[in-house]
Amino acid sequence: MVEFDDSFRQHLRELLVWRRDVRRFRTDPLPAGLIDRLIETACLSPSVGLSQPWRFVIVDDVARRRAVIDDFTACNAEALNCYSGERAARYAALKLSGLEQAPGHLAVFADKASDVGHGLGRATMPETTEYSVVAAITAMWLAARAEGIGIGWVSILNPDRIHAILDVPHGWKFIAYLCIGYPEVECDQPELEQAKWEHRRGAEEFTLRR
Ligand SMILES: Cc1cc2c(cc1C)N(C[C@H](O)[C@H](O)[C@H](O)COP(=O)(O)O)c1[nH]c(=O)[nH]c(=O)c1N2
Repeated sequence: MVEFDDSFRQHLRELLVWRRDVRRFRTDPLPAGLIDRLIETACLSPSVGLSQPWRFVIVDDVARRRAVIDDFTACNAEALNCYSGERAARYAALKLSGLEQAPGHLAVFADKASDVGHGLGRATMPETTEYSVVAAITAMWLAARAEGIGIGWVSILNPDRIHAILDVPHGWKFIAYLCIGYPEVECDQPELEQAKWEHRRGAEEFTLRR
């Protein structure tokens, strides 16, 4: 039996407040075994039918990393074209990945072909496979922050291209590409808020009672 006291709860809240999406990394190497530890933690996450559909690809190969960075550059240029005027100028000024500097690159997939869990919970909502993988990424994000390490989620990528670059099995769906490393700075405010792209809203705006 484990009990969590007020001090733990306060620390947990601080962890949530100080977790950030990080795009500015120091280039210092990661502590030995960090990514394996984060993956182990992620595997404790809830998953539909206990299917554990998460699949992780640690990307160390320089040529594959370069291909991912090139894909980001192309996708980001396309994204910029969707904006005009003042919004385009603001978008162009944002830093939206730390792919070049981050010492760790981790791609995360959902195995849509796996029968583990025997379909429980997925018949009417097959997308719960992807939801389970996102739950695992969140756990990893927090566990990393607890070790002073930042994670940045990059989605400005072409999923088919990432699939080909990493040469993963057919039934795997691309969910996330994560940059991992020591953050240049620590902050309790999202960078997109600091850049005045968007502001964080409070819980009352998202809650209905029926
Ligand atoms: C599914 C998904 C996908 C992305 C993100 C997040 C999530 C959940 N975020 C990070 C996002 O911008 C960030 O979480 C919010 O701005 C809030 O900031 P904090 O995470 O609180 O620092 C993100 N950020 C970025 O710079 N480039 C990106 O491609 C993405 N993609």
